[in-house]
Formats: sequence, structure tokens, C-alpha cells
Amino acid sequence: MSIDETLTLPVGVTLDRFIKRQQSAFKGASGELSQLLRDIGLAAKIINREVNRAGLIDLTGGTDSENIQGEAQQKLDVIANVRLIRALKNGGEVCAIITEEDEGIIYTGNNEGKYVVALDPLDGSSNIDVNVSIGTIFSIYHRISPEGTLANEADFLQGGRSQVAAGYILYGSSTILVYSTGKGVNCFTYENSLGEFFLSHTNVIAPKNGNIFSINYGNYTSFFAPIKKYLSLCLDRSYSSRYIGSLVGDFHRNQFKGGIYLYPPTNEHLKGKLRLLYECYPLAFLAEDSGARATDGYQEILDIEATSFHQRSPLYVGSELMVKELMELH
Ligand SMILES: O=P(O)(O)OC[C@H]1O[C@](O)(COP(=O)(O)O)[C@@H](O)[C@@H]1O
Ligand SMILES: [Mg+2]
Ligand SMILES: [Mg+2]
Repeated sequence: MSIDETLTLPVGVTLDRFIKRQQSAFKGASGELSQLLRDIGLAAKIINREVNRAGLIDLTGGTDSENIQGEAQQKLDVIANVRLIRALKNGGEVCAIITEEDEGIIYTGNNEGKYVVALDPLDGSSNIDVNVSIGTIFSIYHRISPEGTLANEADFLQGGRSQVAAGYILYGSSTILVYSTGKGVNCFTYENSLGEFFLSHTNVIAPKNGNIFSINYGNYTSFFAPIKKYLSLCLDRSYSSRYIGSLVGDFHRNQFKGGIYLYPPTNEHLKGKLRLLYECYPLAFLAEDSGARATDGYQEILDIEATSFHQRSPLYVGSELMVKELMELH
């Protein structure tokens, strides 16, 4: 590429600048949500660095501990959790956090903070050590408890439609941060050498239909009739089967290519495996905002009542017409 050609390339819109623009479009916005999103952006850069060098500095493999759900914690699960909590504590806008890795509420010490955040610090643990895509998922609510007091359970159990923003970071063939405040899904690709996220995909619209289905087929014998029926339709139509085993990666692919992700109840997980507050709700928020759909087979994910922090749900998410067809089989 010639110098002239290089110079004609725009520098691009950084995540920071985009957030600032979005904020100024909202009359009366105080800037706290903007700062919170920047804090998540900072944590994302740090986690991205740890993920990238994990194999070099012995950050791969498990710890001796389990998380609250009895799942073995990987070193990077713990590191991502600590990094995110620290970034949100330092930022000052968040009064309390829940994460996949901890049983109860984590107080940041910022009781004046207006927001609470639910996190899956590192999604796709089984892929960490083998250089396969993994992610971070976040969900943000306005607190409902009075500012200046300790946040409480109700702040986190407001339900999916009360989210004010949600998003994920996918550490994949490139690292990408995707978020929405309910007014369009935008993606920011990380430029390693500059250390910045740049706007790369604006107002994502998910394909209405698709021909990819993503499911852990190894659980086939535990699936109930509607799922088996739907899978046989997929096979009859020679749809492509694509399953990474990192929800963030599987979701992201289907958002762009058109497809459906299914995690039904299984014998091991009778209520589904995925966690409502920090896996299903945030991805459902993004799905709906981009024209896709997310349900548990009977109702929209965002309409499911939240009753506990680590509650699980079946999840069927993706192209609108595919999810509709699956629903009709229930
Ligand atoms: O190995 P399985 O049962 O297919 O489960 C895969 C699913 O479980 C998860 O790994 C759960 O996430 P965590 O790694 O955050 O526990 C999802 O990302 C993924 O889609
Ligand atoms: Mg997860
Ligand atoms: Mg996780």
C-alpha cells in the first residue's frame, strides 16, 4: 500500500469517542453509564492481554477451587473476575456486582454508584487452554435501592427488560467488544498495536433466517421431543452444524451469519445449563435489539422472572424465523 493510500484510510472512531457521542445524544445524561462502559473497555483490554499471553506465563489450567456452582475454576476465570471487579470498583459508578464466580453480592464500596452489574467474567472455560474463542458477558441495571445505601438482591432481580445496557467481549481471531444500550448493537474491534477498540460494525441487524444450528449434540439422548423434532428438520434441510462450546462465540457467529443456538434441558441440567442473569439476559437483550429472538421455548428470555442470582434457563437464541419454528414445536 502506498503512503497516499495509507493516509486516505480514516483513523476510525474509538470506543471512547463513540460512547461520548452516544452520551451527548441523550439530553440530561450524566455520563456515569458512559464511564462504566469505558471501565468495562479497560478491563477488556487487560483480560485480552492475559488471554493472549496465558500460555507463556503459566496462566493456563485449573485452580484448586470451584466456583459457587461447583464448577472447577480455571486460572483465567479467576483473573478475569478480579480484573473486572477492580475496574468497576475504581470507576466509581457501580455500587455492587454479581458474578458467576461468587455466591453473593460484591460491594464496591461506592454506595453512591447508580448502577449494578452482572458478569460472566470468562465464558467458555473449556476452551481456555486450547486457543479457542472465549468471552466476557456483562449486563447493567440502574439500581432501585436508594443511593447511599447498600445495594440489595432486588437490584439484581429486576428482570431482563430492566437492563439499561448489555454486551460481551469475544476474544477470538480478533478481539471484539459488542454492546447495546437498547438503541442499536455496535461492535468495536481491538487494534492491538494502538491498544484501542475501534468501531467496526454499526447497528448490527441479525439475518431473519439462517441455516446454521448450534447445539451440543452429545446430549442428544436427554433432549425432549420438540428439540429432537427440530434437529431432524435441520438435518433434513442439510443445515450446517456449528458448535464452539463458548456461548459468546456461537452467538456472535449466528448474529452475523444467521442461525440458532440451542441449550435445552438435559438429564444433567434439568432447567438448562446457562445462567439467566449473566448469560441469557444480556445476550437476549442484544438479540432483540438486532432483530433476533431469544426464548426458553415458551416465553421470551427477557420476560422470565428472575428469582435468584445463579438461576438457570434453557436458551434458544438466533434468527427470528428459526426460533419461531422451534417455538411452534413446543
Ligand atoms: O460443554 P457444554 O455443555 O456444551 O457447555 C457449553 C456452554 O457452557 C458454557 O461454557 C458456560 O459458560 P462458562 O464457561 O462461563 O461456565 C457456555 O459458554 C457454553 O455455551
Ligand atoms: Mg458462561
Ligand atoms: Mg464463565
